[in-house]
Amino acid sequence: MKKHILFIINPISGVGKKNILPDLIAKYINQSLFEYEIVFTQHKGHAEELSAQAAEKNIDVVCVVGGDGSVHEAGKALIHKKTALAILATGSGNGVARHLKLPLNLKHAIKRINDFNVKKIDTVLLNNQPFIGVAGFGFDALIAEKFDQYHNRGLMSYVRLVLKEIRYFKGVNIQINQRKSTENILLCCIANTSQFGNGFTIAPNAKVNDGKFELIVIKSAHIFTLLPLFVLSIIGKLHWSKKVSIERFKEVNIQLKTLMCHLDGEPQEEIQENNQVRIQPQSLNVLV
Ligand SMILES: Nc1ncnc2c1ncn2[C@@H]1O[C@H](COP(=O)(O)OP(=O)(O)OP(=O)(O)O)[C@@H](O)[C@H]1O
Repeated sequence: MKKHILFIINPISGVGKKNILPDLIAKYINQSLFEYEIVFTQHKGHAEELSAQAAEKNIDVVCVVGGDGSVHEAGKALIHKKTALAILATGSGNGVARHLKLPLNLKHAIKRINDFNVKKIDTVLLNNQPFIGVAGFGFDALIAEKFDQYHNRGLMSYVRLVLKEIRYFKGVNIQINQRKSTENILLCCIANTSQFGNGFTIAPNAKVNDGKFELIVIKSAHIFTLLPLFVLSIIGKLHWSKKVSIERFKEVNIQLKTLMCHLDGEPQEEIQENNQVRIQPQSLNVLV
């Protein structure tokens, strides 16, 4: 029997045109193995609704065509479900797809789906909100919020926003597991996967199926610390910096003074001061 795929295309993700995708899918998906449907999202949150319905119907694969925000929406609806998540990376950052070493070339990415190689990965719960890749409470949360309202997408939009906002960023205060509080933090990230996207590696040793997440704290928000950190991030050696601490946890408590948070690059509205973070081992089926 053929396996059933629902392709969910986010038309506003990244910078490329998405109307070529139905033809590309028809050309490269193995139609003797798969039958499929294609839906374009109409609004924020739509990918989550469609994925939840697909999981209810026991559809074999939801293939999200978008960036980390789309992966977040579709992925969280598939946690602890049989339906597997596939990704065609058309977003601005594509951190999860890059971590999983999925092809960024769409032809090759569609052909990879034909292999039907399913792997179980961990996901993370922040209070009762799940995420797949990286979450954060610092400068990254501010950028996620600004990017969400920005008129353009793509890497250059991220660069413009970072250069503009870093000048005014004051740092945030946090407390981890009731230890003494740490002030003037640039980033406090929880990483299940290794990068924000575009090769910006925040957790060089993060593994997506080891039953743990990494907690990364970068201690200074001063503008002059940014360039060396940027270089170390690009070469995947952020842990070499004395400003960076990385610890691995199954569960951690984080107290926040600043109420800013993103999950997989999606800014959150309901943020708590007291945050319990917990790994959900092997909770999501993903095509790799
Ligand atoms: N039809 C739509 N109209 C407006 N927003 C949409 C629509 N479909 C999805 N969205 C929203 O688009 C946002 C951005 O999507 P996504 O994250 O996939 O792309 P991106 O931001 O370009 O990539 P990345 O997250 O990798 O940087 C998400 O918040 C998603 O909810």
